[in-house]
Amino acid sequence: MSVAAIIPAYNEGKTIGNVLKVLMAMKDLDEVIVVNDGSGDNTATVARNYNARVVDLPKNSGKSIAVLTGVKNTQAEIILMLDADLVGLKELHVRELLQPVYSGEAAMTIGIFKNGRGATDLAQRIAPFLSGQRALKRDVFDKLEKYSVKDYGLEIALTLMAERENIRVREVELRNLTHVMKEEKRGLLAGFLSRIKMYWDIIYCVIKFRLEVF
Ligand SMILES: O=c1ccn([C@@H]2O[C@H](COP(=O)(O)OP(=O)(O)O)[C@@H](O)[C@H]2O)c(=O)[nH]1
Ligand SMILES: O=C(O)[C@@H](COP(=O)(O)O)O[C@H]1O[C@H](CO)[C@@H](O)[C@H](O)[C@H]1O
Repeated sequence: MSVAAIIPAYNEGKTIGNVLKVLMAMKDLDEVIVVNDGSGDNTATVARNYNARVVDLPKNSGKSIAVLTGVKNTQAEIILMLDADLVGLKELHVRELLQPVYSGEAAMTIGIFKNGRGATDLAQRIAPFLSGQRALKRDVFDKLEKYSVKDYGLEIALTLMAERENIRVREVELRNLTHVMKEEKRGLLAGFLSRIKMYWDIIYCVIKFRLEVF
């Protein structure tokens, strides 16, 4: 089965190289697509220097649109979603995410940080369903079309849809992996505001699923 890695990226010039270095060396991946979500930094240049395929969004459109744009730009049968700010990514993590989907054991895997850093391990232990590291059969995204998803609502929507539609999900531990937290990346205030916005996107999505208003 063909696999495309999709990396949504908004101002990730400092970290995306470490993710692409691993992905571009992997034979298991047919395509590596970076969706540059209106970044104002050198994200796109770094990605092109690694020979990744870059899809440029003209303005910042939010994580959901970035990932869904990546999906529209490939015919691959399996989609690997990875964030551009991962620290410590190894080929093994990618294989661990893909294997249950390859084997048919699951239609979606969700990667959970373990022994990465205290704060990010804890966040993912409390809310594993938010993780952005996933592998999915393409038809999971086809099913998502009838649900409206926005910004940081993508992962919770995928998780709630999987419950609703009996899609098989498997969580996998990603050892020694972490990411750069919003406050570290954007500064305390802007990071915190972005976190509040993220929680709002998630709560809004949960309410829509509960009320069955899509
Ligand atoms: O408007 C946005 C916000 C985020 N992202 C990307 O989505 C991923 C996860 O976002 P972020 O790091 O803000 O979330 P966190 O991991 O801190 O929850 C990262 O690769 C971001 O660059 C994006 O493409 N567009
Ligand atoms: O793990 C989490 O609690 C959040 C927030 O991460 P940080 O607080 O910035 O480390 O990050 C995840 O959730 C987002 C919404 O589902 C995803 O878009 C991110 O990819 C994921 O890292």
